[in-house]
Amino acid sequence: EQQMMQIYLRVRPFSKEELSANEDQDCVVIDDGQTVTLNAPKGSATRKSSEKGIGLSIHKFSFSKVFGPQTTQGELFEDAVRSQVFDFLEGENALIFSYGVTNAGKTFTIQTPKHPGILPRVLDAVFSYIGGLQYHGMDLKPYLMNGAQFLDPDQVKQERTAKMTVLASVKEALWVAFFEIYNECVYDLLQPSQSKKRSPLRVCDDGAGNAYVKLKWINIQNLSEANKLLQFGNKNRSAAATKINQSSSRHSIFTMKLLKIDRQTVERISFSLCDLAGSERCNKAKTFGERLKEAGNINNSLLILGKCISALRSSQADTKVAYIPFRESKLTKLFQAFFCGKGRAAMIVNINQCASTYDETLHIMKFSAVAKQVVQVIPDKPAESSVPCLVGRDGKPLMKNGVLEGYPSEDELFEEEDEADMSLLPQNDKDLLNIIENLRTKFLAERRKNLVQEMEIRKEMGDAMLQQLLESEELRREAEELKESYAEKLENTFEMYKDAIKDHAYQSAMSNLEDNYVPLDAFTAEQEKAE
Ligand SMILES: Nc1ncnc2c1ncn2[C@@H]1O[C@H](COP(=O)(O)OP(=O)(O)OP(=O)(O)O)[C@@H](O)[C@H]1O
Repeated sequence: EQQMMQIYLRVRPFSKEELSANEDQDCVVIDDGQTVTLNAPKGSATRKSSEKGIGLSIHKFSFSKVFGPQTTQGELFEDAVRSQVFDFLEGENALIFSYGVTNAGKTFTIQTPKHPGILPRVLDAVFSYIGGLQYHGMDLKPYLMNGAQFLDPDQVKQERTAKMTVLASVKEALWVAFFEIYNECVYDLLQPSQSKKRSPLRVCDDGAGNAYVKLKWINIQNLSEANKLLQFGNKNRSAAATKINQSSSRHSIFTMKLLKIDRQTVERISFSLCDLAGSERCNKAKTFGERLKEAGNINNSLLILGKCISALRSSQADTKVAYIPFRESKLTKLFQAFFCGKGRAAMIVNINQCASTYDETLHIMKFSAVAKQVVQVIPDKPAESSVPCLVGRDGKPLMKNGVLEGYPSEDELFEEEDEADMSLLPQNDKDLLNIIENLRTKFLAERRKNLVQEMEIRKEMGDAMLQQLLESEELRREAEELKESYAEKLENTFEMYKDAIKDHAYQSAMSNLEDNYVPLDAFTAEQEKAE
C-alpha cells in the first residue's frame, strides 16, 4: 500500500496578551477543512520582499486536514490519531511528530496534564483495547530495535517455559520508554539520575541497519502507571532544563512497544510520539555561546529532517535512488525506519497566528508542503513482526521447535554505559564462524551490488561520451557548412566589389572623356598650326 504522508495543521488560538499586543492581523485565514491562506503582515520580511518584487505576500497551503483554533484535544485525537492507534493495535508501526516554532502549541498538542493531549489519549485507547488480553508476566521485554528478550531467572525457567507453551490465546504487553535528544545527545528520561550530570546514551546499530538506543523500558499495566511514568520523565526533563537550555530546545520522544505474545511468536509493534524542539531558535538575535551551540544542533537536526524529507520526495519523483542523509543526525537516524517502509509517519504542524512570528510560520508551512508530497510505502505487516524473535543474551532465538530453550538473565545489558555493545560480541568459535560467514555473504552481496553499480555508471558514462562525440561531430559539420557559406559570401562580395570598381573605372573614363573633348575643327586647326 502506498500513500502520501499525512500532514495535519493545527492553528492555536491567540492568548489575551497576544491580542492586546496587536498580534492579530489576519495573517492566517482558514479557507476550508484542508486549505489555509497566509497573508504577510506589514513589517514582515516576506511583505518587504514582495514589495520589492521578490516573492509573493500571499501563500496558500493544503493539508490532510486543518484544525482551527476552536478544535478541542478530543476532536484532534479522533480525526488525526485514532486511526493510527487502531493500525498500531493491528500490527503497524507508527510515528507522529509535532513540528512548529516555539510557542506554537506542540507540547500542548502532545501532552498537557490540564487538557490531555494525544499521548494520554493514545495510552487510554491502547489500554481499553488490550484490557483483558494483557500479559501480566514481566519476563518479556523489547530487545534492541526489533526484538523481545526473555529475562526469567533460571530457577523458574521450567514453569515459565511450560506456561508459555500452553498459552493458547494471544496476550499483550505494553512497554514504554521516554527519552530526549538535546545537543545531539540522547538522554533517558526514565533513568533516575543520582548525579547532576547525566550520561548520554549511545545510538547503536542492530546489525540490520536499524538504529536503537539502550533505553530503560518499563512495563506498564494501566493508565495510572503510564501517567506516573510520564510525570517522572517530565520532571527529569525540567530538572535538566535550565534558563540556558529550556525544555523547548529538546526533542522529546515517548515510545510504546506492544508485544503480542502468541505461543511461538512475539509480534513487536511500536508507536512513537515526538515533540520536536522549536524550529526557529537559531534565528534569534540573542543567540550566542552555549545557546548558539544548542541552536546549531536543533537547527541541524531539523535541517537534516528537512533534507531527508525533500530527498525522499525528489527520489520518489525522479524514481532515482538519491542519497538520503538519515545518518547525519540522531533524530533522523532513529526515525529512519518509519520513512523506509517499516511504519507510518504522520506530522502535526503547529502554528500560531501572530504577526511577529509570521516569517518563521511561513517557513514551517513551506517545509510541510514538501513533506506532504512524500509517498510512504506501508507494508501489510512489518516484515520482522512475523518471525520468531525471542532472544537470549547472545541475541539468538530461544525457541526450538516451538519450545523455549535456556535463557540467562541479562540486566547488565541495559544498565551498562560502556561504549561497545558487548552483547553483540560472539560467545564462542562457532558464533565467530557464523558471524564471519554472515559478513562474507554481506560482503559478496555488497560487492555484487557495487559491480552492478559500476557497470551502470560505466554504461552511463559511455552513453554520455558517445552523445558528446555525436554532438561535437554535428558541431564540426555545422562549422564546416558555415565556413563554406562564408567563403561563398566572401567570393560574391569580392565579385560585387570588382564589378563596382570596373563600373566606377568605366564611368570615370567616360567622364574624363567628356572633360577632355576637343571639337574636330579646333583639333585640325591646332595640328596644322603645329606643322
Ligand atoms: N490549542 C490550544 N488551545 C489553547 N491554548 C493553547 C493551544 N495550543 C497551545 N496553547 C497554549 O499556548 C502556549 C504555547 O504552547 P506550547 O508550550 O505547547 O508551545 P510549544 O510549541 O510546545 O513551544 P516550545 O517549542 O517552546 O515548547 C501554552 O501556554 C499553551 O497552553
